[in-house]
Amino acid sequence: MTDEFTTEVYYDDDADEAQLADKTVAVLGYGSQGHAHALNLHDSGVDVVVGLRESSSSRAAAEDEGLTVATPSEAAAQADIVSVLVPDTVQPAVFEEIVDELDEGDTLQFAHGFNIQYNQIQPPEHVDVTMVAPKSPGHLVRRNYEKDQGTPGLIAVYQNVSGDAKDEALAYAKGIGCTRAGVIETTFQEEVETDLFGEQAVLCGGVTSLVKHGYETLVDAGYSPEMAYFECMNELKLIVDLMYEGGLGEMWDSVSDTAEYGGLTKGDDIVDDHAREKMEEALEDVQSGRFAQEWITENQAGRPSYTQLRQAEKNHEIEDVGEKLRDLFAWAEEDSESEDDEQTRVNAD
Ligand SMILES: NC(=O)C1=CN([C@@H]2O[C@H](COP(=O)(O)OP(=O)(O)OC[C@H]3O[C@@H](n4cnc5c(N)ncnc54)[C@H](OP(=O)(O)O)[C@@H]3O)[C@@H](O)[C@H]2O)C=CC1
Ligand SMILES: CC[C@](O)(C(C)=O)C(=O)O
Ligand SMILES: [Mg+2]
Ligand SMILES: [Mg+2]
Repeated sequence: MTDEFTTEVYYDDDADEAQLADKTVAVLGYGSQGHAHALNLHDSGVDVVVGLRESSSSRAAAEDEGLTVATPSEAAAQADIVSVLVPDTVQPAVFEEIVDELDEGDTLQFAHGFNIQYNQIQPPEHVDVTMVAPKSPGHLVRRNYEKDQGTPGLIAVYQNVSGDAKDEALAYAKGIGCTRAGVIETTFQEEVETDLFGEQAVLCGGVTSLVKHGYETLVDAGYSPEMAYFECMNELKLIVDLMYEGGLGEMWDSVSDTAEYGGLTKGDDIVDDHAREKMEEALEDVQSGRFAQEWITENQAGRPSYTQLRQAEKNHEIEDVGEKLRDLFAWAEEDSESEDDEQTRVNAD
């Protein structure tokens, strides 16, 4: 543990795997997070059972990896820790299937606090409720673990009936490889609000909109789609890699002075106070629960807007251009995920 941060950071030495000895972990779901948690825990020597519905397309993939698969309620019945890694919108229904299997002293665990924070799941009072949330897509949690590397993560404790909830969460974080990189303790509320804001405003929503607007601006001005793709999409990874490795400073140091001056003068002019106000609105929608209610209602209605938006994104010209270019150029093969990862993603979709 280090005291150089405003918050404590936990590493491998701060976590005791003995907390998981003689315990069985039920991992419900075998998608992005589920396959990574199940396989990493299994490879760390933890007893794992994967919970999937009978008709699940993920069953074969889990069984092929040597994992035991049962239905969610059978898995929960065998388990001391039930890790709920099905999609957020599905979790309340799956929770109803397994709640009667939660015994005194068991742990109900999440990788994101949506359903606790927005009261879609009311856990029984006799169980611990924790979160172990890798700050990464699940496929990288698995890939990093296989390379003996770690993925940063969060832990949080919502209910601590046993008195050991935090230690157990740390041991679980070690089992999936997060304490190799560092783990921070947070609350369910803070995790949910920062995670939803980050994915909407910056990581998923903000970046894709920036890329599309940049691409469209160049193509509409008469430049070739291929040039626009390389400039606004492909090179983004290389720029982000530099920021990831050494912060904004390493990126600015690496690009030309011309790029640095142009970027520093134009960046804040384009992503300006208007964008900042919109970010604040998005954060307020998350904090007030308005976004959560909108997403729950959208699901209850059969996802009409989501389906339409997904289709429009798939149909964007940049996707066609990118697919063709990635087939033509060698870099895509080097950077592509393993076949296993691809297979799991297909199963998750
Ligand atoms: N994606 C990520 O990287 C991250 C996700 N999280 C959180 O992790 C949790 C899991 O998300 P994610 O990994 O994206 O989920 P996925 O969408 O990848 O989960 C798919 C899995 O859930 C199963 N599933 C779907 N519906 C049901 C159902 N009705 N009953 C039983 N199983 C079902 C699927 O099996 P089937 O074949 O039966 O459909 C599949 O195995 C969420 O709380 C999310 O917010 C946190 C950090 C990052
Ligand atoms: C950035 C998206 C994410 O929050 C994640 C991978 O951490 C998610 O919900 O998938
Ligand atoms: Mg996230
Ligand atoms: Mg998220």
